[in-house]
Amino acid sequence: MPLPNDEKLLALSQDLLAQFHKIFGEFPGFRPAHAKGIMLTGEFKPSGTAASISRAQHLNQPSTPVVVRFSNSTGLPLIPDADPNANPRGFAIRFMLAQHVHTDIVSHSTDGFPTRTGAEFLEFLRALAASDPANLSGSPLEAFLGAHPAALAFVQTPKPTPASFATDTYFGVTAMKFLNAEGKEQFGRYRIVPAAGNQFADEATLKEKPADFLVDEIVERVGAAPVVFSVQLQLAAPGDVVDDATIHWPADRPVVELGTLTLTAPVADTEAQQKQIIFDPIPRTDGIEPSDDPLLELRAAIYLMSGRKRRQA
Ligand code: HEM
Repeated sequence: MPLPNDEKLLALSQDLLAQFHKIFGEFPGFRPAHAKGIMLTGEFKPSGTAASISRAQHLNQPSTPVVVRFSNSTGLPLIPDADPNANPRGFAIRFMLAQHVHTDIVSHSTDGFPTRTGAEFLEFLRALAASDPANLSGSPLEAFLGAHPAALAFVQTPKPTPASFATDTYFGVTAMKFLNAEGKEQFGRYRIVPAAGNQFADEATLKEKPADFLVDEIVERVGAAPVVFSVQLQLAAPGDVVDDATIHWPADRPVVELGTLTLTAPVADTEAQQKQIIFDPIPRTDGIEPSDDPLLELRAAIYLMSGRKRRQA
């Protein structure tokens, strides 16, 4: 994937990366966000309806190998899994289409995002860094949240700690455009739903949990039996806003099943592979196109810049 030439976008990307470092500190070799993670492998099998939605290769061939990364929020590589700031969890999925050819889904466990644009997100992070979360009264964060209802709604959305990475639902957040073999276009948002159902840990249990309980649990779980998710798509209706991650579509929009993700093994050299892999929020495969959501180009640039630096560390 190429870096864009847009100077303003590159400067904003640098500013956002610098702001993450300012908040969390800099840990060379680790991601500035979603620093702590674990990788697994498996396969994806499309449902019977997937081909009617998109002509994308992995939605039409019988099965596709995948490599995935579960992660905690924050840029802290050692954040305890029970820390509330480790929510939302991340789930990045790479569909291996051929040698060096792939397409990704990047999702997290909260349905939504605090800001529509990257510039607003930078403002949000700066307000966060300049405020004491225990005493918001009169703080820059209070002012930001007062002026940005979507950010306030995101902050107030409950973000429970899952009992397992395998028992949380993950959301693609950004709408994508899906094109089928007849050229029919429709917009949708991913939902990755656990076959085990949503299960969360209660406060009392969390106090007892070791720092890596989620990372250790998923390795143990996948060693005993496959970890299964349903990959679904919430479809937009004509007129729904498809370029704004802060806007939710009405709950009655249809959700279709795209296929089943079955994870079967941990990646052997997970530390080295996590350092190497750079997920891409832009699909870059025929049959799935990015929407005009302004976060997409920016995130693709940031993840690439950050990933290249990580590989060199
Ligand atoms: C302006 C908006 C955003 C900014 C600035 C941002 C920033 C970042 C950065 C710097 C990284 C580390 C990338 C790397 O070093 O490889 C990252 C990773 C990640 N972000 Fe975002 N992000 C944004 C929006 C989102 C949204 C909307 C989602 C939810 C779908 C999301 C989910 C994730 C996940 C899951 C990862 C970890 C991916 C992996 O495992 O490699 N981010 N983000």
